[in-house]
Amino acid sequence: METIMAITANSEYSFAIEYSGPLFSFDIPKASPIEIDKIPVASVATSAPALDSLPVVQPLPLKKRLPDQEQDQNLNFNFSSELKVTDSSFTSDLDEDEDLESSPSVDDGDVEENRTAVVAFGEASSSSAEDTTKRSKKGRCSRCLKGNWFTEKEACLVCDARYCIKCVMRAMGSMPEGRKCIACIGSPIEDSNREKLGKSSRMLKRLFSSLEVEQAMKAEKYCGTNQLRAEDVFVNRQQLTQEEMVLLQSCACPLLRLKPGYYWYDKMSGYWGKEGHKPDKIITANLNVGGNLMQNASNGNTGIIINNREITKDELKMLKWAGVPCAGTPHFWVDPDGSYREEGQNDIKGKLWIKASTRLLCSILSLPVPGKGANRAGEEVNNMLSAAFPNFFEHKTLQKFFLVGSDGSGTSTIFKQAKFLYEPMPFSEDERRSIKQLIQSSIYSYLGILLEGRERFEEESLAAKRNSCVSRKTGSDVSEECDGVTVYSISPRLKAFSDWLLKVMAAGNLEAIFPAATREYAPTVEELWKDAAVQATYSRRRELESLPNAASYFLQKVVDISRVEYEPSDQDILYADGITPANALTCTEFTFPQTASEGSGDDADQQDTLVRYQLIRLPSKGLGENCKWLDMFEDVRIVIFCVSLSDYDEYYEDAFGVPINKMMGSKKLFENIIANQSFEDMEFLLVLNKFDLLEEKIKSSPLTVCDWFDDFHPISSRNPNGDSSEAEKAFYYISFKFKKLFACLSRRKLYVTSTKGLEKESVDSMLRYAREILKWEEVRRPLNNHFSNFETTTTCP
Ligand SMILES: Nc1nc2c(ncn2[C@@H]2O[C@H](COP(=O)(O)OP(=O)(O)OP(=O)(O)O)[C@@H](O)[C@H]2O)c(=O)[nH]1
Ligand SMILES: [Mg+2]
Repeated sequence: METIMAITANSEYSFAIEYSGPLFSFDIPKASPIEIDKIPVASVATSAPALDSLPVVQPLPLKKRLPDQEQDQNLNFNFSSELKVTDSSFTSDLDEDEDLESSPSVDDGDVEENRTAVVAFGEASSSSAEDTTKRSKKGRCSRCLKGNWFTEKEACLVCDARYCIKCVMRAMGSMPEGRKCIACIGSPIEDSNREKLGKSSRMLKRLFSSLEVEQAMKAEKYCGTNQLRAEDVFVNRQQLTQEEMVLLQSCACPLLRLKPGYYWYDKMSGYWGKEGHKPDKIITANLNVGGNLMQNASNGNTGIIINNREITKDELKMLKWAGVPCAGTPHFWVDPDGSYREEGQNDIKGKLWIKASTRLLCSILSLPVPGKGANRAGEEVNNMLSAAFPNFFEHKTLQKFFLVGSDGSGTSTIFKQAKFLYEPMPFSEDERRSIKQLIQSSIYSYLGILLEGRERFEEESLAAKRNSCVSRKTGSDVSEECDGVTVYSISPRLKAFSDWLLKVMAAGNLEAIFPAATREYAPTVEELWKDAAVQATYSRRRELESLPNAASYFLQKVVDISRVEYEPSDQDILYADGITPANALTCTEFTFPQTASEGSGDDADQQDTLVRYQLIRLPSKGLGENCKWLDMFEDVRIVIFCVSLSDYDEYYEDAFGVPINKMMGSKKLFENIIANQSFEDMEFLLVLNKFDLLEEKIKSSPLTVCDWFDDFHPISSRNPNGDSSEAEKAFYYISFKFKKLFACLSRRKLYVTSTKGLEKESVDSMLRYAREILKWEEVRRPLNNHFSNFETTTTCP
């Protein structure tokens, strides 16, 4: 009898079977025993490679539509498998490729060189950029090294490596930052490529659907890494900070297409130029950026000083043309609108750009003149009445929303929905990997909470049972009811597992054991979840304070989730807890994609796709009156305050163990935020979330359970459409309560909407509503100022 060991190539397991058939006519190869001591080992590394220097390979969710290659299963490769694929595709392509055969420069020697080059590409990601650029100079594809000058190629915006249509997807992956080799993701782009950002090529349009191209181009244009870095720009000899950079690019008259370099900026007039050169722009004045203006900033040699800078000859010509007396090297102060005074004097002598001929001369001499709407100091803004959306699109390219709410109100769900809705790559490959681990290990925490609850409920009901048994026991008779089994009891096998799991959790070892053991225990977890005792416990989940809503969603699919090849779906990510940390700031930046109706809309709609929005989720802890760090955020226009509609009959315990109604907790947070001066000038949008849960809950639990809502007595009407009318009435009533509170505390208008955080469309409408509010307020604000004298004051009830 022979024992044969069979090892399948793709299996994670080896297995042995006993062979009992006829004898073999040939020798069966035998495995020689290995002497472990003789196995050569690598010497100990002196230092570990820096993690961030390792190549990060991105997923490729985009449909692969290479013209003449099969669907490739290895797209989510690691680098070693990429190497294999590359090498084999290289050899197989080699026979077929006509370009290569017809290319006179390629001979056998080249082939060998090419093979080495391809291997080197896979191995050394950091040096690949330089190497591939050199190679692509010959006109060939930097990856397969085929083709010639005339082969259509896509270039990496960082290293300029060029890829043919067959290689571009392998080389650039899912393009989370646009057209960059995988090795270049995270690196800043070549400055000369800035103009190309977001402009798609014919090749991409052939490879991807229009939506995919649009997403990749948006990522390319707006992702942080591709933006100009603040530290590469110096203004008046001072390196810019990120805030200064944003200020320059989002001010009323912003600097577009700024490049790295040294600049000077005259804060008083708004004049801007390259160091050593005459002014070439007029931007918003009085921005707090850069150092002090130097007298020789523009390398002028005329002796005439404007705002402490010696002006150039061209500027002198312009001054003379404008009729400014320049004899005796005078010093002037010039304001943003061109009004000039002699240094130290108050009386304005005239305006520089008032004559059309002066403006004409400026254009001949390539000197800037103030643009329309820029630096309107002194200009009348009274025509606001006739302006539809006056400055919103022209000047505000980045709009910020604060998102805040008490624990469990749904802010992270809304935040994740925004990422799914508007970000081309909401979560990177790395993030998805950690989300997978998070979900796999969370299942055991959920189960732990349930099992603890089960034990408690079992003890309680046993105690109750014992009491009733003792009182009813007659003689030695023990009735069946007194047998120590309750609806919360589980089998001894499951009990053993439960005890072990609770012990591991109590010792804080859960992290160490899971998720490595998830697969092994998944069937037991499933069995436990389906067990009647655990289901009975789950039906009392409101008594298990820390059991998240998502528990049943994940426990139902524990076996599926525990598989090695499990990939969290978008819905899994949406339900998963802990992806956005509760105690830290998180931020996402996006543009609103045009809806079908907007596509045919007016100019304002068209321009709105250019406006970017930042959704900043604030931790609710410590947002009280004295929260100083909020001052860091300038220009936030609106607070989206999230309240869970299902909170009205739920409680949490405060630091002293006193139960607090969660709705009252939200009310308190709302009051604190209104009291904080940092929010004084912001619009407020109250989002009453979890409307779906309210619809369910209100059928069995009256709103009046919450003290604040004790006067909710809607007139009951028979609604033919069924159950939602009570929930709607409750929604209007709660809105009214918050509006009244807000008006009383701030004398302002509160916008309110309801949402279902788990539904994408609902969150999309809510965020678009927030955008509309900003537009309305932009129009209303000047009117409000204008009519402020006529406002009457109201007193709080
Ligand atoms: N049914 C329903 N569940 C929701 C809705 N919005 C959020 N949830 C769930 O409510 C729970 C809490 O939501 P989160 O988004 O985590 O709340 P949070 O504001 O981030 O609160 P913390 O995580 O405690 O900081 C999660 O399990 C969500 O899946 C909704 O509109 N309907
Ligand atoms: Mg959360």
